[in-house]
Amino acid sequence: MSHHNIHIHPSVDNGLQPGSDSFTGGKLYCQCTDNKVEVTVDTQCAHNHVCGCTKCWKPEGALFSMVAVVPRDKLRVTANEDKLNVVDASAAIQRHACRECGVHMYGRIENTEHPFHGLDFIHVELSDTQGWAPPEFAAFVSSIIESGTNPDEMGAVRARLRELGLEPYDCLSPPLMDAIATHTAKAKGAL
Ligand SMILES: N[C@@H](CCC(=O)N[C@@H](CSCO)C(=O)NCC(=O)O)C(=O)O
Ligand SMILES: [Zn+2]
Ligand SMILES: [Zn+2]
Repeated sequence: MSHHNIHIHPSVDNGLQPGSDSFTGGKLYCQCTDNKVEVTVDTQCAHNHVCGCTKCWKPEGALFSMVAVVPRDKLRVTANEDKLNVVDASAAIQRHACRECGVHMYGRIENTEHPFHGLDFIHVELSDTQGWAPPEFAAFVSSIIESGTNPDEMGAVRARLRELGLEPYDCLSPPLMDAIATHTAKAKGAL
């Protein structure tokens, strides 16, 4: 398979757009034609990445989701909140999805012991404004096999990710894995 037939995600397939240093947020909308769920985010996002896991929402035809975090106090549901439903209440990240179109509007960590407690997960492609920080790496790459990607294609997928400047990892990036391990070590008293 040629690299260019690989649809990583529509927001990265034509190359990454740089973010704006003066960007201060925007609104996210679900894909319903009417009565869209609207989420207002009052800050730039951090740690944007493409994610191959089966739990993150992916647009039609994409192998990866694109997901970033913002502090939970910078995010509010500003319209049609009644359409939201938690997809899997037992997951660490509680993904609030539109019941009608299925789009995940934000993912929230309620467990106060979790290393990423205080951060909400968002898909900035749902915004109509430019300037969001672009993805920095590819996470959970091997997990795309769990959604049906042929394992024989993984070499080509990883090559395409590298070509786009998105270093592939099979979990999160080293700085994020270090942050998680540091949190765990402190909780155990090892640090
Ligand atoms: N192989 C599994 C991996 C699922 C997974 O662990 N996903 C990560 C990354 S999501 C955004 O980066 C995670 O932290 N999940 C916690 C959660 O989903 O609650 C699979 O593909 O399903
Ligand atoms: Zn919707
Ligand atoms: Zn994921």
